[in-house]
Amino acid sequence: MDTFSAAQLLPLSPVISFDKPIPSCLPFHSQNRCLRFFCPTNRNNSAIYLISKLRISHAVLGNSYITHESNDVVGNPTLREICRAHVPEHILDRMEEIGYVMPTDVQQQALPTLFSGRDCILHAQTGSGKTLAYLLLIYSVIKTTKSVQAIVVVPTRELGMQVTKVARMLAANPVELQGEQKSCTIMALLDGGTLRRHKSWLKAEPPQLVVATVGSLCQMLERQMFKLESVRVLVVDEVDFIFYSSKQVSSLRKLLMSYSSCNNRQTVFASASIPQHRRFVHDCVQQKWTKRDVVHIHVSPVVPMPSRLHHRYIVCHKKRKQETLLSLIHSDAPESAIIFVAEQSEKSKKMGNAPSTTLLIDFLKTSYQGSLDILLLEEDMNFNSRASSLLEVKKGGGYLLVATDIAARGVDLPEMSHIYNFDLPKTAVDYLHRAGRTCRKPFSNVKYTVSSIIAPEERFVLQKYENELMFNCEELIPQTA
Ligand SMILES: Nc1ncnc2c1ncn2[C@@H]1O[C@H](COP(=O)(O)OP(=O)(O)OP(=O)(O)O)[C@@H](O)[C@H]1O
Repeated sequence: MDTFSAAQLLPLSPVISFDKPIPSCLPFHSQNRCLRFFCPTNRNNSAIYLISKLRISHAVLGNSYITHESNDVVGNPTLREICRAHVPEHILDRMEEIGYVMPTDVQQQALPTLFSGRDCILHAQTGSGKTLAYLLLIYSVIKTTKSVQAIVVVPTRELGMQVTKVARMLAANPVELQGEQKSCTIMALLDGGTLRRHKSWLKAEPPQLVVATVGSLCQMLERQMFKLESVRVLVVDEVDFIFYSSKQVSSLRKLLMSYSSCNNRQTVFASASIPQHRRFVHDCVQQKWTKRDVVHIHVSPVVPMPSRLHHRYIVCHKKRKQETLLSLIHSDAPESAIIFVAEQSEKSKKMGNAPSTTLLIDFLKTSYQGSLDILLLEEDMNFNSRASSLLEVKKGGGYLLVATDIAARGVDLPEMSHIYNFDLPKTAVDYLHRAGRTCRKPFSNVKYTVSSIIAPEERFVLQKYENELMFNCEELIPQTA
């Protein structure tokens, strides 16, 4: 646990007074008028929490100048205050230890409605903290009785692993707890897992929360390995992806309408993009995916992407894309980056061509001179290789991840500084999610960069995305040798 003194934290502030009574709920110790603030892992967040609680405008922490741009935040309730009557104390303690102290906008707006029991559609920018919002709801309803009480449905194994990790981090408790406070069991039921193993697990120690991909979950339900009768909360993350662009829509419909009824559960849908959201809300009610009084919580509707993203494009001939990318990487010197490449078409596969990902990886391995590791993540890899790529990436330490759109949804890599669209995404929504793999520190002021490498004839496509998503893309002029 990190400890620092308020004297060290606040030399700039003329407003702070150590004589000011400190609210008893705060984790402070007052020693000889020097305030000690026991800070969990996320120092920046804790400092924000401190300055907001003490109603001052800025602080200095080490070399960082920390400020709250928005005066709205000053005096806002903390996450603990919002959750106190609903979420068990040991989860709230863990939440603060991890560094979740102040709510993000979506958490502040959604949590009271979620705790009221109403169905919700959480529609907020990428990286805005939707996962924590729905997990706090789940922990508010779960009892440690032996039955499945909450299900989170995700589109990919990768996102499932991530949600499971956050859920387990929140539930973990080093102290032996008794009765109601015993930490809950979370099962990941994801594509690529073995159903037989899950079957025995379900029998031996039924989990309270299951994080599942739609396919695997429906297989279990079809074989009657478990039922949804005790499920109180059903969350569908990246709901638009599952509904509109995947092969799993029929399984999802069954899950929402046949295997369980919206009247017996609280339903939460989450995504950063819900195209035609009015129509979607209407469908939710008409099709009985949710109850009639479902609430659409739409945060920053006029700014669909984080405003701290800087968008650029560079025009070059198709044959020069690899060299152009390389020179961009050398001049940007990213901490870490994802390079998005289009999936190989069936036609190209049949013709026996090498996929663009392989060609690009080979090129980077021979030509890139920097210190970043080069990694690959794509659908066609087996589940073990996918998991080990992601594990490498999560270790941090700097990498260039060459990926298809499988890495575009939900995956949370907070150290990511740059995104490169080596191939343009197919839709504006795909652009939004790719761009959203960076800029994932809710209270930071750092700017992040998204660069697209395009052929002259693709300029109008990018222009269309700019209009649809309301952002400006700056042209970079290639340097002539
Ligand atoms: N209250 C909070 N304080 C500090 N950090 C937070 C808070 N809530 C979430 N985060 C962090 O913000 C990042 C993004 O959160 P999360 O993955 O839930 O975003 P999301 O809204 O689901 O994004 P996407 O739509 O891209 O899936 C994560 O690294 C998470 O740990």
